[in-house]
Amino acid sequence: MIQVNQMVKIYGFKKVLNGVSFTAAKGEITCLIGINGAGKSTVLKSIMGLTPYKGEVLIDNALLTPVMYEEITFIPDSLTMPSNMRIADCLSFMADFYRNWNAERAEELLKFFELSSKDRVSSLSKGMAAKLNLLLGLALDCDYILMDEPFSGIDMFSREQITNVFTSELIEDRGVIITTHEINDIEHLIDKVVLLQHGKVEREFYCEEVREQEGKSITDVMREVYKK
Ligand SMILES: Nc1ncnc2c1ncn2[C@@H]1O[C@H](COP(=O)(O)OP(=O)(O)OP(=O)(O)O)[C@@H](O)[C@H]1O
Repeated sequence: MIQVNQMVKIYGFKKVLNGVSFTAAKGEITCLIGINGAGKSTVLKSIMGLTPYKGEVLIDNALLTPVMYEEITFIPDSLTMPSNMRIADCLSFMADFYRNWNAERAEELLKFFELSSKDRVSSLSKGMAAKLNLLLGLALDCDYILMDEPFSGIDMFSREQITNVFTSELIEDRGVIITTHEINDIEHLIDKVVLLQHGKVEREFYCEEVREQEGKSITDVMREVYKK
């Protein structure tokens, strides 16, 4: 389980996160939700140690240390591979760089996303680049996956294809924290929602419980919280 305890992040004079606490369990998809600027990406970057913060993050009950980053992969909202590389080069680069690179899974994902290893990064459409980005993260053997806006700017069919990843064995029993504004696409897949507002967790709930006990969808709860 990932436990975020009292995370505080200040950019300049702006307190973006003001004591954010939540948990994300293995085998579950936890969705971080909030309006633009609520601090969703900041939470993911902080967990990954990409930006300094106050508070603590525990992984399976142990305080997160740099060596534990082999247990977590971060899939950012855009591809960071150099544009002159071919997809095959990207895969070799990952294989050289990461001990937990799973070449077999990478090949499966190439087929799953119908990508060609000969294509250059510069020639990929936005959707293809998003799929390659997911491939590079999902092909790492680790227990937790953090995904920042995997559906941003992606067409309906590619979104469906990406959504299918969540129900496939490619996720297996890993724990996923995802940020997205495309709630409708993945509402049926999400186990838990962590709703951020004013730098804090406004609500943390299991979707099924809220559906059964209150008869509400995620968007119903969002409208209630944001009074929209
Ligand atoms: N590097 C930075 N320097 C200064 N301020 C930043 C920086 N990164 C983010 N912020 C600010 O922190 C706040 C939270 O940003 P963040 O990107 O985490 O929000 P978000 O919820 O992911 O937003 P979106 O839904 O638009 O992607 C915003 O007000 C943003 O302007």
